[in-house]
Amino acid sequence: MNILYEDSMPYAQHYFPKLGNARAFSSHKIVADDLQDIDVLLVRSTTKVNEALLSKANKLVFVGTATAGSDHLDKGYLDARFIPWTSAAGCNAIAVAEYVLSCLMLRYANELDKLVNSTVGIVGAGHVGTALNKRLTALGIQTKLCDPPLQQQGDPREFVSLEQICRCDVISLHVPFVDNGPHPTQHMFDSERLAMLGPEQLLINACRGEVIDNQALYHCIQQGRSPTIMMDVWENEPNILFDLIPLVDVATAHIAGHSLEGKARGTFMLYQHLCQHFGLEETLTFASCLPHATALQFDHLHRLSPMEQVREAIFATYNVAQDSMLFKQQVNSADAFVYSRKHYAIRREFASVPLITGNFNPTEALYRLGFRASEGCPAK
Ligand SMILES: NC(=O)c1ccc[n+]([C@@H]2O[C@H](COP(=O)([O-])OP(=O)(O)OC[C@H]3O[C@@H](n4cnc5c(N)ncnc54)[C@H](O)[C@@H]3O)[C@@H](O)[C@H]2O)c1
Ligand SMILES: O=C(O)[C@H](O)[C@H](O)COP(=O)(O)O
Repeated sequence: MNILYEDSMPYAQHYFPKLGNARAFSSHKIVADDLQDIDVLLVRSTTKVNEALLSKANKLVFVGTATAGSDHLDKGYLDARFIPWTSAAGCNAIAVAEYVLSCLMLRYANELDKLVNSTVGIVGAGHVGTALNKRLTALGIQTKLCDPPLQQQGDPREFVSLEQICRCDVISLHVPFVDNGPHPTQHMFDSERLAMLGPEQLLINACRGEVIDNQALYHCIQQGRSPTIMMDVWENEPNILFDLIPLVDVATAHIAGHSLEGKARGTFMLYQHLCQHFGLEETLTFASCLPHATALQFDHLHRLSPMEQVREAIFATYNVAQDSMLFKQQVNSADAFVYSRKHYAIRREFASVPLITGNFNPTEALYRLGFRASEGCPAK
């Protein structure tokens, strides 16, 4: 079996050679000829899998993407050619939830009481929305969910309308890119909806850039009536509206899901899908490839309030302000956008970071966010 996989997939060389003749490609270099005699194509979101790319794919029997979003796959075309495809649903939900938590800590760093008394509206209650909701609830923060497709399917959770979400203190977007059908998300936040928001609110987009009309957002900010904006994703990446970057409060390069675990989980999930699809034995595990993370010294924080402890643990593990500062300094072209994604620093999820707490019993909330006590420390 000939397997072609995108080179930005961590640990691919650990998993795929076990299943066949595996070779890496670069998303900016791949052409239709590369697909000749390939049985399996494995990508991330930067490779557009469409008729043009697959025009010479004479043997292709499986396509996988190691990402949650799958809008870069032309599913209509794949289905028409009877080529099965899969995504890595939920692989990076924790990473994105942790990104949003870091955004919240940044916005409310000196107003933690205000954060605890605020309401976060989550649009899209799938893997990411659910992971975020769970963590906010663990911190005692009120949430509201909006997900008409799930509501129609009979999901028993309580849902509200998008209009109600627009009245929340924080609005966090976690929908796929959908440009047709009964629940489109393209320009869900257009000039009209943006005008419903006020400067006291915070709008976070870590799903797909096209969910916010970026031109409309630019004009809204120019007119001085915009909420605080934190953007991980942009319309038309990597050729984004660069003039928007200095105007938003947090700007990052579509890296919300780029924890080491999130990316590695995506690779591993494709390995599992391939084993199942081709009836092969799964001999490798997920944990087998991940390195240990550096422990976090936490015992000196015993004077802090519970929410201050949470803020410090989050910032010490992942501080979105650093990513935003680098992005704002370095990204002024499509090439720079691509470069900054490709060379993103290693970021670990909370659950990988042991806390060294000594004799001090830190707030329970940290463990509910996924942190764990280092060996020898009192565990919760
Ligand atoms: N920035 C990143 O690095 C990053 C990482 C992971 C995912 N994403 C993006 O976030 C999206 C969500 O990820 P996920 O893993 O939670 O996907 P998911 O499929 O598990 O959840 C998406 C949810 O959105 C809901 N939805 C669809 N249309 C809607 C609408 N019009 N209004 C409200 N809800 C709607 C769906 O019913 C579903 O429950 C992905 O599709 C991907 O595009 C971005
Ligand atoms: O949909 C997803 O899973 C994310 O957007 C993912 O993080 C994209 O990452 P990429 O494949 O572009 O590195």
